[in-house]
Amino acid sequence: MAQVEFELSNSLSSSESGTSLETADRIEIKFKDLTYTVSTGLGFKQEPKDVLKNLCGRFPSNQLIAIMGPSGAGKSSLLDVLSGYRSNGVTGQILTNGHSRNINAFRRVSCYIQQDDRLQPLLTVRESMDSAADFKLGHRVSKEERSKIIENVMSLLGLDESQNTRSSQLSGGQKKRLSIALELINNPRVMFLDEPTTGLDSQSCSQCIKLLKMISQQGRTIICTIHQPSATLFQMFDQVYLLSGGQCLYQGATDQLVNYLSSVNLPCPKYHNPADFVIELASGEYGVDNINAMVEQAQNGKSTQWFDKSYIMYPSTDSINNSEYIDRTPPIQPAGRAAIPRASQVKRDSTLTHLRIIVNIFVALMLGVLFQNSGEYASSVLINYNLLFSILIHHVMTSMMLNILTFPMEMSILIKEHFNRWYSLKAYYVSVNLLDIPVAGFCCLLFTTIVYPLTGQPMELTRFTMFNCTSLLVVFIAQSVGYMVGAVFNVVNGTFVGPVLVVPMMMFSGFGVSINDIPKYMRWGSELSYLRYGLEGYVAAIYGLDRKTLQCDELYCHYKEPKKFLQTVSQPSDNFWSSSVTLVFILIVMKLIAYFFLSWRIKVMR
Ligand SMILES: Nc1ncnc2c1ncn2[C@@H]1O[C@H](COP(=O)(O)OP(=O)(O)OP(=O)(O)O)[C@@H](O)[C@H]1O
Repeated sequence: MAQVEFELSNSLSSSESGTSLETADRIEIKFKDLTYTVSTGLGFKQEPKDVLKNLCGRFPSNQLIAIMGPSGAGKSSLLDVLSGYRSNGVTGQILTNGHSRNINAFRRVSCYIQQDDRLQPLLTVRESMDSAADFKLGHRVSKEERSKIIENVMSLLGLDESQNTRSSQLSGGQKKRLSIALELINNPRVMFLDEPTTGLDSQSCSQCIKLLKMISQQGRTIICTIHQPSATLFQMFDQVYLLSGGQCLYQGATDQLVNYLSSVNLPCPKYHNPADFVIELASGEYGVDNINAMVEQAQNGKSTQWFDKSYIMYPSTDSINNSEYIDRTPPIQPAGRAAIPRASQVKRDSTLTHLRIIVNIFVALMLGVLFQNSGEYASSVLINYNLLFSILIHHVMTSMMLNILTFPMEMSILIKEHFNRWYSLKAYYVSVNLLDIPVAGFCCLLFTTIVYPLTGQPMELTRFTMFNCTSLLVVFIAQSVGYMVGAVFNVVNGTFVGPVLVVPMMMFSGFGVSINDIPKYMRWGSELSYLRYGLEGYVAAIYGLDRKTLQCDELYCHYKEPKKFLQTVSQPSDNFWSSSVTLVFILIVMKLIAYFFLSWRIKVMR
């Protein structure tokens, strides 16, 4: 800890001497009559609830501002609304430098660091910084400059020593500093932090607040929610915004708070931490009347009477051109860049990749032993048909469940990085899909290479390729179903919903009840079943292409002629291409639906 303190003070002095992190564009945030309404209750009994009630306020630049209040006062909601993270149910006006806020421009120059540190657990500090720099700075900044910025930020935040440590192995304080460092790379002018000190010990808390104070003095507006700071910590803030029940009880300089309390006849007792006292007041421990009196005195945030006088002396910020900050940050990064950190994650997450390979080898060997040579003889055609269906189910379940189980965990990082404009959703979606192709392709090929000869399927390259291509298409479709379910449901619900969605696909696959035997009014089901086309693809690969008469090792073999079997399963011999084209079509539709669900979920979660 002493080491970190030393590094931090070193960084502080380096920042005092002037680093590239200083910013000339200052942004003051002002809000008027801000109301945030949510729906509470279930079903038809939903009722609107005003979480923020006609709030006003002014957050000057160059200041470290604390939003304080008891639990449920609306601190996080105010931060969500001001950062633009939530916009549904919000009315009122938010101004930047005196002009109506342009949310897209504002998001380019601001960042939101949420309470939980959403870091890529398998990347080291340096790798996380590199990928954040790649996203945020793009190609407009040279490699040398980028490296200088990264080193600057890391030394400023005391992270040089731990640059080769994986994020998952960092301490709570280091994780918080890394979260801040990642966002500092593109030099945001406004930073919102939700409870940055939660979970930190007192020393890390004070380091974190010192750091925020230092970066605010470089020309930034730093707004954070904080629960119950110690007296020392409290004194480090320049300004306090006190909330209770969605209303403002005080807004002004930290060192004016005690005077303000005396002015409303609620003097802070001697030797009492003012931060503790105002929280007690805001919680209603001294009566609701006092809360109302404070709201009235503070004019629900309109009054600037208790602001630091030096701030009031500032030139009118209304004269600062709002468009000044619009064009300085690079545009959101295109597709491909989002692949960088994920590629490293996939490489690092070798356990999962190894597990996928092992499962495929294991299941292929099991099926190979169980259905040994079933593809060779006419007497075992139906057994072989069972094998083909089992292979189909193996590919569907393993691919789909993998995404259902892993995707919801990625959602929180995706939401943070997407909101802070690291990359577009399209870029993310394209990269996750592309990056899985090599691993999925390898697992599929490995599985086919083992199961195909062991079960005595015809050893012809064309049939083998057809078989493997069908498997690949089914795997990719199942993955998309996994993304769809993973985007909408959490792990527990998704684990139930995923397999349930496979059941109708199985019912209409033509296995058990052949397509011709399905009642006409239910045929639409078979048209939609990707398992049907997968099964048809397999059957066409093994028994199509005018396969010669099969060996019969018994007195009578009903399916000696492969054509007879194709008739039984209601399939023409040249069905491979139409099945494959339909599978490709279903794949494209599924990918689009999964993307639609993902973007819908991201909107809903905000
Ligand atoms: N989407 C929502 N639906 C229903 N109620 C909500 C929603 N968002 C916020 N609330 C309610 O609004 C109130 C304020 O919530 P908020 O999270 O902003 O409080 P807070 O001051 O940050 O509390 P804490 O310090 O405990 O995090 C709470 O009563 C909460 O239940």
